[in-house]
Amino acid sequence: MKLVVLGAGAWGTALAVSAAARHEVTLWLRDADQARELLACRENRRYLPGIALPAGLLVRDGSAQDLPQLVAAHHLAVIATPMAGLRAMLGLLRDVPVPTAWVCKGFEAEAGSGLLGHEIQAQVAPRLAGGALSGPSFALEVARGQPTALVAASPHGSVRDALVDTFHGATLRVYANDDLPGVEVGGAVKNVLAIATGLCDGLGLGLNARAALITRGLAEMTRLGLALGARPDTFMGLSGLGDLVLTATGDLSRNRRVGLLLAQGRTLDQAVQSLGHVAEGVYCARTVVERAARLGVEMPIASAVVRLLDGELPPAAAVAELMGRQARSER
Ligand SMILES: NC(=O)C1=CN([C@@H]2O[C@H](COP(=O)(O)OP(=O)(O)OC[C@H]3O[C@@H](n4cnc5c(N)ncnc54)[C@H](O)[C@@H]3O)[C@@H](O)[C@H]2O)C=CC1
Ligand SMILES: O=C(CO)COP(=O)(O)O
Repeated sequence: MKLVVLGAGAWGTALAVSAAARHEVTLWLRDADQARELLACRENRRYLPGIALPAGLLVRDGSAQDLPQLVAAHHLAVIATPMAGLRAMLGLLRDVPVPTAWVCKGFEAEAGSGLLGHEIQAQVAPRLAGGALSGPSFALEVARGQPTALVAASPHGSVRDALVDTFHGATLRVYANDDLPGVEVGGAVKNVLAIATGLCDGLGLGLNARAALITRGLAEMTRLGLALGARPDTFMGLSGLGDLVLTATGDLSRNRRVGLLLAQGRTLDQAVQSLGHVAEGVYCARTVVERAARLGVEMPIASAVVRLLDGELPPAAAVAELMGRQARSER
């Protein structure tokens, strides 16, 4: 298989490193200086320090306009930009007959569209065979070859098969799923909930509180997913419960770290700056809540996160508000 990964942040680099053990892999990035540094050091010191790039991994930079030609020479393309870059990438690839998957997790916050990846694709690249690679996966662990399970989600068998053929191996299991909306909702909402559990742990509210947040957060995620046409069982799988548990409890999560830093009294700007990486939950929390409101779906935890991020609701008041909600049935 010939794979091209578009974007050399932590996750794009880790996926390229992982696949390069068995396939011909090109890692494309937009910044020529960063490409030169990667080639000189055979390491992505800015985004994934400590991981050597395999000798066979090709690194290319270049203009976005050249991407269709580059991608057309491969069997699979993986878009590994943040959500903010997905629309432009899909637009560039709209006529390329190569299965394409994105790995970003969120709802599009820019221009207030509030769309998931597959909805953006329907607008700008409807003929492209597209899908998402998701699931509980910290880039560093995948790059180190630590055991990980992912989900290849697409309505197109060609995309699911290409993802499984490329990434499934001794340390990565890749499960196929045709519920793309469900997989995307899980990946987006868990980021918002991880900010909440980071805050909860940072404030020392206890393990009971964290378990309650994760479980009631899962209920919010599932309600929103069902309203968007997802299947309920998807939320019990890797891209739902699996990624929520990982991100809400694992200290490698950037979203969880935002919550921990806010609990220490840092401002949102300080927290985001100190990460040096994207924390998608910060950008899409409001979008999640607005989309849910339009669908008549209640998301009290996500809504509290939005007001916390806006500085409108102090953490103690958020806890009081969530605990003070009227008693109700668990369903
Ligand atoms: N790091 C991780 O463990 C995982 C990340 N993800 C998701 O993958 C996406 C990317 O995450 P990371 O690689 O960790 O981010 P990162 O912050 O490490 O790197 C982002 C990369 O994207 C590039 N970039 C930013 N805006 C761009 C644009 N508009 N067009 C093209 N390139 C652009 C940056 O130059 C940088 O190379 C996010 O949506 C994240 O939620 C998913 C699973 C695991
Ligand atoms: O999506 C991830 C793990 O599956 C990474 O989470 P963070 O973006 O919070 O680091």
